[in-house]
Amino acid sequence: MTRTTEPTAPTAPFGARLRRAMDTRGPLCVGIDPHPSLLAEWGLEDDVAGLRAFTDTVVDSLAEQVAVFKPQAAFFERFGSAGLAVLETAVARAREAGALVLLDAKRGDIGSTMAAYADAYLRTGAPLHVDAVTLSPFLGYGSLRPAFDAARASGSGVFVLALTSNPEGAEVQRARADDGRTVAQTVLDRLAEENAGAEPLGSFGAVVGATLTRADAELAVNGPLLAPGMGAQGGTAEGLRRIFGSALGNVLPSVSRGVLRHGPSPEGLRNAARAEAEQLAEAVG
Ligand SMILES: O=c1ccn([C@@H]2O[C@H](COP(=O)(O)O)[C@@H](O)[C@H]2O)c(=O)[nH]1
Repeated sequence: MTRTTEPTAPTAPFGARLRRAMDTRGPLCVGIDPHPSLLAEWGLEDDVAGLRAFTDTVVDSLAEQVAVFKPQAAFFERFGSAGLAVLETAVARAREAGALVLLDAKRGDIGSTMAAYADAYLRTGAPLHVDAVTLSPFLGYGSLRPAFDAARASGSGVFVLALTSNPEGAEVQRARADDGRTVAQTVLDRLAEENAGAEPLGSFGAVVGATLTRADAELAVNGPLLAPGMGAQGGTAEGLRRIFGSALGNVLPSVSRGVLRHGPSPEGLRNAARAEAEQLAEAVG
């Protein structure tokens, strides 16, 4: 008789695994954003072979150094199924080398479709199962429920957009509901409920841009706070203290172009990531 073995979930929830990774490797997240302009700067063609060479170089150079990689799904989807195959391989290689993978896909849809996205990214054994995925709450926070359920079942995590790094985000995210709270604060409060009692860190994080002048929000969600926008968008290590205040210890600052432009030499990438990490350590302590 043939016995089938169900893939097993990781032993620890995402929040605990992320806490350990940030404490041992430092809190830097490096984005994998193979922009056509970066491929050209690296001397690569804007095709699948170029995408693969770029992605493999970033992963092989940094997977033993950084806590988290954040591949940007759009740059892989540009190449259709061949691009997704590159992403799948990169996710497996990065995780094998000990880095966590947060897929920046910003998914959000009605609940029944959300269940399919959850199945794609958050189910143990799925071809594109990642440690965490970014989600958009703008079809209603409750529509994300299937993703929270799937993440709990597989020990994965999610990061929900709250205060994004782009200037256009404020018109939606700072809008106030009848109870006086901003849309962003409602998302943050719901995340705090999701993470209640979790130790050492909840698995359900928020995206709060490193480019903000101030957060003007209660950020104590007992979960990680992904801070994209460092470097190319103007966010700085010093600015993080002003934005995040007492929540600073849970911040995962993310840099993409600021590190990637130092390739294709593995040493260039490693030195750039190390310099970013040192600046963070100095500014954040
Ligand atoms: O609020 C957000 C949410 C996500 N992003 C993503 O992060 C990287 C930023 O790249 P840089 O080269 O470091 O500017 C990119 O993939 C964005 O889609 C963000 O910037 N802001």
